[in-house]
Parts: sequence; structure tokens; C-alpha cells
Amino acid sequence: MAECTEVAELVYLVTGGCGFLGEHIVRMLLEREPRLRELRVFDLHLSPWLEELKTGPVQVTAIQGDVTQAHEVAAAVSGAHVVIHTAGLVDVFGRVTPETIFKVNVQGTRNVIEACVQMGTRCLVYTSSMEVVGPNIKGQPFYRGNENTPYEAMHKHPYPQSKAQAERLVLEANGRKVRGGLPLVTCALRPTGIYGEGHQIMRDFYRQGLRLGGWLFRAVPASVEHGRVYVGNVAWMHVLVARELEQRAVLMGGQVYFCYDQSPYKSYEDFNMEFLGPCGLRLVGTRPLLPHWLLVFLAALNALLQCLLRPLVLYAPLLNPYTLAVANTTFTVSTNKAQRHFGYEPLFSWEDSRARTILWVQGSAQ
Ligand SMILES: NC(=O)c1ccc[n+]([C@@H]2O[C@H](COP(=O)([O-])OP(=O)(O)OC[C@H]3O[C@@H](n4cnc5c(N)ncnc54)[C@H](O)[C@@H]3O)[C@@H](O)[C@H]2O)c1
Ligand SMILES: C[C@@H](CO)CCC[C@@H](C)[C@H]1CC[C@H]2[C@@H]3[C@H](O)C=C4C[C@@H](O)CC[C@]4(C)[C@H]3CC[C@]12C
Repeated sequence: MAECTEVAELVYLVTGGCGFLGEHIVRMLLEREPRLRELRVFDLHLSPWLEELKTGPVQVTAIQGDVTQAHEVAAAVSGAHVVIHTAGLVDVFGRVTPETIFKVNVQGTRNVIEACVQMGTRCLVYTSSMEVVGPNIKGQPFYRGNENTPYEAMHKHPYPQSKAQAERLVLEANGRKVRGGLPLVTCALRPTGIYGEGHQIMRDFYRQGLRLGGWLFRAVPASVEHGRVYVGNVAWMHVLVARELEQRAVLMGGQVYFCYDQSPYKSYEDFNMEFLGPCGLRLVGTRPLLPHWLLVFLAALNALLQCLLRPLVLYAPLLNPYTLAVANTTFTVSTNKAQRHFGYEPLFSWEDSRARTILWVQGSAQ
């Protein structure tokens, strides 16, 4: 039976360890978790950079697997002390069907929980999302709220729905007896929009700007605040939570934590310009260039075209009714719960996060 405290050398499993956030968690664990003996990286698609990590002092085990396959998950979890479940389908553009999103995000999470119970793994950290709270379908602002701020969470889109269901499963599993009789300790981290090295949407905006001769066009009012957090700090929060979870089970078990740092409150587009500006792009307009009703119309047209073209080709542009609503609704957090519960302080200052992201964007033109 695997127990976190009594074993000096720990085995960690990171699902989705080859994704944008997963890679940062994997690298952060190797740099900053001295009790690590083996790190298992489980992903549907294994990345080549994993090979270079295999030469260090910690045993890095790459496992190609699918979270929807219970037996594959159970085999990967067997003997692990801590599971960080980051694998998920992040699709708000209609690239995959709702059924697939639910299968990966909800059934996949169920499989991870059951594997922990069967295999006697006591600590489970789940990467949730701000989207389990909002923005909701009414477009109500969530202005610098915390984990206790009342807000009507109502979702129609499969991505937030699936993340909310999965988070609930994880939190309800807290306290379940795992093999050997000890209780499972779980908690969920809720990042806002993550940015940093490897952020594909940022890279897409950069390339689009380059194609348009260096110009981007404002579509969202500058007054709409959108919460953002640096990927290195999100990874650091995961490492700290995983480290403290068993010792502070009573305080932290079954809890949710927003991910936060010193990134400034800005609109989605103004925030992106913190990086794209120094890379030579300009955002045109102090106010949205197109009237809101026209954007709503274009977003609806995109949704219609996606439906009509689906039998022939995948048409999945960035603008659709859901992404427009998210970008147009204030959603920011202001909290210190992670600091109070497990001593989290951001590892990267805003200046450092910004500089690292700019460097990455500059190198991602091709
Ligand atoms: N990117 C954000 O802004 C953001 C914000 C909040 C929360 N999150 C959450 O963080 C997590 C990671 O997101 P990301 O942005 O790194 O996404 P990502 O797509 O870069 O990473 C997800 C990883 O999960 C893997 N994966 C997908 N389906 C799988 C399956 N069936 N079995 C095994 N592995 C599978 C993918 O191959 C990928 O490597 C997700 O759970 C997401 O919901 C992301
Ligand atoms: C209207 C467009 C004009 O420029 C801008 C569209 C931007 C959208 C594509 C993105 C605006 C907000 C983003 C989401 C947000 O940052 C939080 C998220 C939570 C996370 O769990 C998954 C990603 C995302 C939904 C993120 C996706 C892209 C946006 C909708």
C-alpha cells in the first residue's frame, strides 16, 4: 500500500504530462520535489523532450496511455503515492464532439479516482478550471472574486460542464477508503486563463498578426477584465499542493483553490499585447472596431458554417458564440486561500513571467 508520509522516496504520476501545463508540472517536479524517486508521465501522445529528462537522478517513466481506458490508468497508478490528474480535452472551438469531451474529462477522471482507490494511492490533485464557476450563460461578471464568492454557475458548453462534473467527482471522492483502509485526500486547482511558454492560442494570435502585417484588431472592450495566470506559477501550485496534501489532509482535503499570481487585471486582448507588443504587433483601436451585434452575428455564422461543413471539413475558428461570451465577460480572481492553506507564493514575478513568455513568442513565429 502506498502512503505519502512514511516513504522517503516518492512515486508521482502526472496524467496529461506532455501537454502545455503538464510539461511545466513535470519539469517543476524534477527541479523542486526533492523526495521524488520516480516520475511517471502518462499521456495519449508522448513528446520527444521526455527522452532528455531520462538521464537525470529521478527515474522518469513515460507511459503512453488513454485515461478513458480504466485498465491502462490502473496500471499506471499502481504503486504511485501521488497522482496529479491534468489530462483533459480543452476544446471550446468545436474540434471534437461533446461525447468525446465528456468521455475524456469525466469518465477519464472517474477512472483515475477508481484507480487510486483500487491501488491504495492516497493523494489526488485535480487540475480543474475557472470555467467550473464561470463565466455563466447569463454573462454575469465575476469581479476579483474568491473561492467563497457567490456566483450562479450555469453552463451550456460541454467543456465547462465536463470540468464541473469531473471536479465534483474528485471532491466527493475525498475521504473514500483506498486499498489498505486509509482515506483518499483530494483537492482541485482552478486556473484562470493560463499563459506562458507553449501557449498555443497566444502563438496563433502572433502568427495571425504577422500575416496581417503586424496588426491585430480590438474586438473586446478594454474594460472587460479577464483572469490570467502564468503557467510556471500554476505548475508550482500543483507541486506545493501535492507535497502538502497528506500532511494537511483535514484542512486541504476536498478543497478548491483558484490559481493566481501577480499578473495584471486586463482585457484578454490587452493582456496578450503585453507579449505581442514587444514582438512587434499593434492592437488597433481603443474601442472595439466592429459593433458588438456584428461580432455576435459573425460568431453565430461561424457556428452555422461549422455545422454545415462538418461532413466535409473541420471548420473551427477562434470566434464562436461561446468564446465571444467568455472574452466579453469579466472574470477575475483575488484570493489568498492557497497562501493560507499551503504557503503558496508565486515563484515567478510578473516581470519574469512576462519576459519568459515574450522570449517564447519571439521564437514561435514559424
Ligand atoms: N490552458 C488553460 O488556459 C487552462 C486553464 C484552466 C484549466 N486548464 C486545465 O488544465 C489541464 C491541461 O490543459 P492544457 O492547456 O495543458 O491542455 P493540453 O491540451 O495542452 O494538455 C492536455 C494533455 O492531456 C492529454 N490527453 C488528452 N486526452 C487524453 C486521454 N484520453 N488520455 C491521456 N491523455 C490525454 C493531451 O495529449 C495533452 O498532452 C486541462 O485539464 C485543462 O482543463 C487549462
Ligand atoms: C473575440 C476574439 C477577438 O480577439 C477573442 C477570442 C478569444 C478566445 C479564443 C479566448 C478568450 C478567453 C479564453 C478562455 C479563457 O482564457 C479561459 C479558459 C479556461 C481553460 O480551462 C480553457 C481555455 C479557456 C476556455 C480559454 C479559451 C480561449 C478563450 C475563450
